Amino acid sequence: MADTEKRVTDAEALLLHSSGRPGKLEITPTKPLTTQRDLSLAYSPGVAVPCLRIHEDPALAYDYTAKGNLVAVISNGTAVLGLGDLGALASKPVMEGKAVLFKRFADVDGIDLEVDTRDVDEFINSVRYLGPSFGGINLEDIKAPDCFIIEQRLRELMDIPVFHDDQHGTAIIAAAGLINALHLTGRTMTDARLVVNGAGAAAIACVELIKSMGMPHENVTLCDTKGVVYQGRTNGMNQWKSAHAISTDARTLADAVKGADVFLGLSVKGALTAEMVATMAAKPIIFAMANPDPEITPEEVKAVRDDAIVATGRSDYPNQVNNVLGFPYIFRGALDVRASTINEAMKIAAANALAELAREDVPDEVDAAYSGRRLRYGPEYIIPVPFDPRLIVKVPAAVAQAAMDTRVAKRPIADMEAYGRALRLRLDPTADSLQQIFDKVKANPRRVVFAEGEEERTIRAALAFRSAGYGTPILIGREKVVAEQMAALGLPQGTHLEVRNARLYQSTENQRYTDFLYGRLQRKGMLHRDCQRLVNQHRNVFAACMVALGDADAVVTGLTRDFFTSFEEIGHVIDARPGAPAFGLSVLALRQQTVFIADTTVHERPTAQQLVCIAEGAARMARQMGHEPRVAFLSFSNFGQPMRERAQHVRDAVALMDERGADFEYEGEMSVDVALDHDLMKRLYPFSRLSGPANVLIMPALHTANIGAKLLQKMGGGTLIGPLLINLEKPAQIVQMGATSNELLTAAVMAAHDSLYSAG
Ligand SMILES: NC(=O)C1=CN([C@@H]2O[C@H](COP(=O)(O)OP(=O)(O)OC[C@H]3O[C@@H](n4cnc5c(N)ncnc54)[C@H](OP(=O)(O)O)[C@@H]3O)[C@@H](O)[C@H]2O)C=CC1
Ligand SMILES: CC(=O)C(=O)O
Ligand SMILES: [Mg+2]
Repeated sequence: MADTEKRVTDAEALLLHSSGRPGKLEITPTKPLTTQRDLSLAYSPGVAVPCLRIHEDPALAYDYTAKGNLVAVISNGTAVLGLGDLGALASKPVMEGKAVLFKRFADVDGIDLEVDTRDVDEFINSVRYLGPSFGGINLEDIKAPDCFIIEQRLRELMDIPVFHDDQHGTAIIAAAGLINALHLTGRTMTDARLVVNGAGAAAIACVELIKSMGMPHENVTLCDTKGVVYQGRTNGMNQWKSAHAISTDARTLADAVKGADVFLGLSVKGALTAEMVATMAAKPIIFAMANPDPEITPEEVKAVRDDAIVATGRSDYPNQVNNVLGFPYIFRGALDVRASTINEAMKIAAANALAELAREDVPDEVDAAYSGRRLRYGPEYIIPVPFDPRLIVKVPAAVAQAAMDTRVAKRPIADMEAYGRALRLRLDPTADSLQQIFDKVKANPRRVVFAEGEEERTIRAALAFRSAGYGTPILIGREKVVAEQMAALGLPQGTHLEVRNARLYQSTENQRYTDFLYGRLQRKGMLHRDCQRLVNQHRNVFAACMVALGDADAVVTGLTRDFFTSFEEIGHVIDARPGAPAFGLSVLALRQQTVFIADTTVHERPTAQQLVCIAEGAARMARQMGHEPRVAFLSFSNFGQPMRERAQHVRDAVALMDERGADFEYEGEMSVDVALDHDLMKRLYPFSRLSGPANVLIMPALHTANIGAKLLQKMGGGTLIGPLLINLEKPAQIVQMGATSNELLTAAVMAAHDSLYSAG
């Protein structure tokens, strides 16, 4: 293929690897090393203490060193992808890559070690003594049959998990994809006929795992460079191939694939031809997994068969069957329970977890990472994509559970729910901020109205709300349209959601809501029929009436209208709390801390009185989310310096706060650098009443709040939650227009959570 035809050019790949610091990883310390004291603790003399403790009890190495989260990616470069024996040094880009994937996807610290020998015993001896350094060993790109001997011996010699990724990682992912491809084509493990091209590390392991999952021996034909591996063949054989030899007249790959249901390619580029594909059974399943170029491209398959399910090992085609979906999560689970080994039960648990995940609804954020391609279980989506954030929870938990069930876990996990939360937190800093709220709602499920019930995202958020146990979702919309949307989503038959149609003019609800609204608006220029029109035609009004009159606990909306339109419609029905303005609170979850910023939606230039109420509401919310508030009233000036008219309302707010008193720390006016840097604050303004850096930032005006929150998110790489609508008498949340179904779900849970506090 010429460079220009490739989806990624050679020049681009080289530029990536050479730009900045060459290569793909570096090592960063986890403890401060800035002062003499730091050095005394981390290095001599302090370091002697953990050394002596570990000498007494080796298990303490997991507590005092990085061992428990550190995996070595080790290769001799004898089977680098499908490129063959490139040697140890040339394998380093792949091994660095695997180390980076460990970190990126499962927060496992990986380090690559390239061992420059092709001798099996020398290789084994180089690795066997490294056990103390690592929590696990991931062998990579070592050719068959050497890899079988190496792995077997190292497993016997070492007391930590030793896992040959090309064998078992690949087998797990291929099995997961196969489970779903068989399901989609109406086949089973026992009736499908499989041809595997390649009889090396990956192929043998795939066949072994698939057979252990129920596929009969005689249904599997193995091929290598010499053709079919048949009983009695002597040329190019070894004991691992012999174990899978079958009695057959087929001698070539072309013979073998005739009428076959499934083809697994674990060999080299171009090994399968379009002519061979044409002879396969109806709805053939073709996993062309050779890297970097598959045995056959999806385009070549489609040219001869439009009924095929095709997967490759590459990131730039649908259905990526690649061990990147496995090794990070498998080691995560194994390390977390200090498993002594990675056994068959753990592998099968991982394969099933992956297969099940592919059948679940995919969050919009995942679609977005794939250029908005709608990923939905079917021939083009049989396996989760690598950027699916649910993998970090589902797969390690399944692996850890299987390790415990099969008694290879040296440190079993007592609370699997807490483990799930900890897993999520590894990659998502918002998980912690929201967890308390999510847990509270789960314990007190609510009825939440989703006002834009005909939207696909709303339906998915509502289903997720229900299945996570947060309560009962109610959709506002026409039943027929909702049913059509649900059918288009491909939901299992019988899936049902409660739907209310605001247009049913004669219903008693509409009458009740209209009377209620008329009672509120008659002295604001509204006639009874105007109120009736509002109830019948404006879903936000209808939904808010349901909440106001106790037919639901909370309402969520905003997907299809701008904030102010939705806010106005809800405002016809629900007031702000007496004496407290409604305002927007943006919660920015950064890796190290969470910051609350207000008012990011309602008041363009709040008065001093309003700033005080905003501070009180923001502090209350911060506390509900598990953060002790330290409120800073922000300005461009610090405590009157420079003295400018535009800072006056902020100064007045602090003075008002002093008069009123508060049950939380507050201070101001101050600039944002002082607010966030406690050392600077103490140095310049030792009288400041804040005991740490501010975590609730009360902004002087709407534009600074809005710009500040978004700037911080973009530059700081955090996750923005909200803006949340605070201080309404009845719970309502308005998402940003075009929000994802996950954001809508979060807003619904926040609204449900508000209702727990406004209920009394
Ligand atoms: N998608 C994924 O996640 C993964 C993909 N792979 C891919 O699988 C392939 C094999 O890797 P691995 O098992 O580690 O390597 P090995 O060196 O262990 O095995 C290679 C096998 O391929 C066979 N082979 C080579 N050329 C042909 C051919 N033209 N026709 C039939 N068989 C052939 C060899 O046959 P013989 O025994 O006769 O020499 C050998 O059995 C590579 O392309 C690799 O990139 C591997 C791991 C993961
Ligand atoms: C993906 C991988 O490990 C390989 O192709 O070797
Ligand atoms: Mg590999």
